[in-house]
Amino acid sequence: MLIGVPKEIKNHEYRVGMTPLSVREAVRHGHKLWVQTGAGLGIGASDEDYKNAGAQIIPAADEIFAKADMIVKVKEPQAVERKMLREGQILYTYLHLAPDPEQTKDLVASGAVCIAYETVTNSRGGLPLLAPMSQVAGRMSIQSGAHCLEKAQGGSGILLGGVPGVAPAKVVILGGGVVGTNAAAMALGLGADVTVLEKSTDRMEELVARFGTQLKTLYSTQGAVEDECATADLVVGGVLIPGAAAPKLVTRKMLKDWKNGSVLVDVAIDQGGCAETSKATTHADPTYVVDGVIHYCVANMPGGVARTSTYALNNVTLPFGLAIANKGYKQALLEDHHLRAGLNVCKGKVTYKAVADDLGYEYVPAEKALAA
Ligand SMILES: NC(=O)C1=CN([C@@H]2O[C@H](COP(=O)(O)OP(=O)(O)OC[C@H]3O[C@@H](n4cnc5c(N)ncnc54)[C@H](O)[C@@H]3O)[C@@H](O)[C@H]2O)C=CC1
Ligand SMILES: CC(=O)C(=O)O
Ligand SMILES: [Mg+2]
Repeated sequence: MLIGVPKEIKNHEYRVGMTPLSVREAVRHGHKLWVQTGAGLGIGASDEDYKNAGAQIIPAADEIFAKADMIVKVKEPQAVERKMLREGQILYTYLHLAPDPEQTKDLVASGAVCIAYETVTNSRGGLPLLAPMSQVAGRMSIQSGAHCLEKAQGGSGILLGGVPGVAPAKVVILGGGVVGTNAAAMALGLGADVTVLEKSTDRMEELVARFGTQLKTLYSTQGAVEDECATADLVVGGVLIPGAAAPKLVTRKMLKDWKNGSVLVDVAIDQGGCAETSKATTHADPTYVVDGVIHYCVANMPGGVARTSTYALNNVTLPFGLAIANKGYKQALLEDHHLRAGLNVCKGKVTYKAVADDLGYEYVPAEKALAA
């Protein structure tokens, strides 16, 4: 199959859908690869590197979209990219459709077969194609949050770990999944006072088994969120209901009780954010202030550390990408229910229930859409 890898065009997005090594692997399986000029520059991979891996370098994205059987990307297609998608073309990338009605409408209208990394599952109940980026974003949330707490950034001027004789900062993490666990590891490593709020008791047991008594865990109720956030210096939003819009745990009213100069890093922003006051920002202009609380809501945090992130992402996306290319999307999706869970839109039908429910589309199960 002809696989196309366009250059990412989202603000400060330096990742790329396939590394030269992934391209080499796909070529070895007999596929033809078209990579856009300069697509890998953000990870230090030149056009020459892609040529040496067996790809053909194509100057313009429209040529790639016009011919490729499958488009491999990182971020959700932007409006100009959505216009170029074709009926029956496979789109393999992050989508985050539930909070994005415009994108969903365009993907439905395109007739493309849209497989979202973030809803592919595994046998342990995890989201293997989301996990590496959640590891990155969870880790970054603490370094970004620490930066925002600096006085010159508008923060309250508190150092996460404190110093001997001065108390550390209080970090509250909403959601103890992959983002939450990685944020906790970093915050504890820096010496902060860390509390994770979770709904899943199994998850809390795993967290305590891993971090011991250094980490506090609390069952997540509205009251607990209210009380803990009001005394926090840094709040990290890492909750997720797979494929659905993020639950709004932090209301606008609550912010009035938060400390002045405290920071909210809402990692869950790609699913709409877990605070009523969260709206997506970019690496170019990452923060804004509401009621004295600095909001950091960058929807593509891992793009800021594109080298680490692209390699981590390719480690998990390549095997599924090869399965789709080798078998064709129908057979690959019908044979593997974990990959099939990634199918969000198929030839005009919404095939992911949480997206259909959140945005008011008829839900058509993936098996049914694939049989049509
Ligand atoms: N902004 C960015 O650049 C990035 C954003 N993300 C996003 O971060 C979010 C979290 O992802 P993961 O950690 O991988 O998900 P995950 O599924 O590993 O963890 C989510 C956790 O939230 C918990 N949860 C659900 N409702 C809750 C509630 N009401 N209170 C407390 N906990 C609750 C779940 O039990 C689960 O343990 C997702 O929206 C993901 O898309 C991930 C990577 C990059
Ligand atoms: C998961 C996601 O939104 C990202 O890596 O940008
Ligand atoms: Mg979006």
